[in-house]
Amino acid sequence: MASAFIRSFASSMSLVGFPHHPSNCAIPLPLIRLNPTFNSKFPHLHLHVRRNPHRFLFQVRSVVSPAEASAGFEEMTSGTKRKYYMLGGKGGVGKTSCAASLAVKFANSGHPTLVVSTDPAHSLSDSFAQDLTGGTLVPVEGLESPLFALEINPDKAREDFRDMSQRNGGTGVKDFMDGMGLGMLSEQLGELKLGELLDTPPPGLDEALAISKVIQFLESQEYSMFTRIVFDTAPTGHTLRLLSLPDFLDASIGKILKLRQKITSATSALKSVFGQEKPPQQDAAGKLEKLRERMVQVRELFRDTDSTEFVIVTIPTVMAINESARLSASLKKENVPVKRLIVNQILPPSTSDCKFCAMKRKDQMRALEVIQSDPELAPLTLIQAPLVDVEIRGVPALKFLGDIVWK
Ligand SMILES: Nc1ncnc2c1ncn2[C@@H]1O[C@H](COP(=O)(O)OP(=O)(O)OP(=O)(O)O)[C@@H](O)[C@H]1O
Repeated sequence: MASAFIRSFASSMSLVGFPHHPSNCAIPLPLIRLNPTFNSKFPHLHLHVRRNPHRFLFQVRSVVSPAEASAGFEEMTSGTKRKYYMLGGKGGVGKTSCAASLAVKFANSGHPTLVVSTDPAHSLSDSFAQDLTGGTLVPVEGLESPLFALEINPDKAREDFRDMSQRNGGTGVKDFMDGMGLGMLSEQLGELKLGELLDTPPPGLDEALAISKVIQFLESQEYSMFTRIVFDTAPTGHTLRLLSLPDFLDASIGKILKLRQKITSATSALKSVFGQEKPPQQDAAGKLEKLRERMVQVRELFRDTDSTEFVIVTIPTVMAINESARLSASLKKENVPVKRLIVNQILPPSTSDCKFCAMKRKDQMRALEVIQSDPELAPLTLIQAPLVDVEIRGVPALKFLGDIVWK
């Protein structure tokens, strides 16, 4: 291999008229290229040329990223304490495929696993080639170990929400919020005309639904068996709203509690002046406080390095990588643990004369170099997932992808 490489490299350079003494010559750099035969023989190598005042410096570099690493699946699968993995990134990069393949791999390694989609445009059903809609736990078929899926249906929830709030006013809203696990909030805020405020579903409702499910995970018996929970999250913008919602609700509830306290003390002052009995406000405030604690619990879950990890999925284009860097920065700001970055759909080295493939791969390798020099992304464990030539659909295909990605 080494001698074949040297022979081919030398002949390649002579073919483009490489000067005998490069230091005496002023060839414009773009004219110094390796010929296509070299590229097709050694697609994983490319030439870097630099010029200083005295000489040209040639450096042949492997285009396989030097930071390529294994995913560290052994660490991900160790222990039976429940762990949450959230996979997120730009639309269409392969979040669902990576999340579903991770869930299959966890289940096959003995973890009762739940995969949840919080993406309003679900594709878990497509990915598993099975109907998983309906908003309840559905067992995934084709595995020997327990794997369940849950697609939260925000469209239906949004419709129900609108219907109920239009038909029944505050009561409908209460029922709806009850269904979301946020019943106490509506109950306590009823007097503050929450129903009217929520007549139009607020932005972030999908995220609220997802969060309420997380709350259920923490409390309900139904979910206690799962030791691995994988989230297929919505594209970047939604994810950030999802993460900031507990903080938002925490702050809002805090404010409301203070407001209520003020109202209570003002009312009791009036009542004591007029000699009437003090109303039983204490219980209501207690319930609201409990909800606030629950939200704090959720917020802590998202930030718990021991139990939670956000895995960024991207593709090898500069645009997607830049967006991933911004996502990573936002997650860091929110103190959400991020350790791994999957670069999906990497073209394998071309073994044919396909010029398009060679150019495309070169482009992808340049994008990988952007990761190496990005201060946000460079410290992450880089997992490279190849573009495979079969559609990733159904459990066998997901197992196939999982065995490549999660090593
Ligand atoms: N490594 C891969 N090799 C080949 N095809 C892939 C690979 N990863 C994903 N795909 C295909 O790309 C398409 C999009 O993948 P997927 O649905 O997982 O992306 P997504 O990020 O979840 O998309 P969305 O943002 O729309 O939910 C699917 O058809 C999937 O089969």
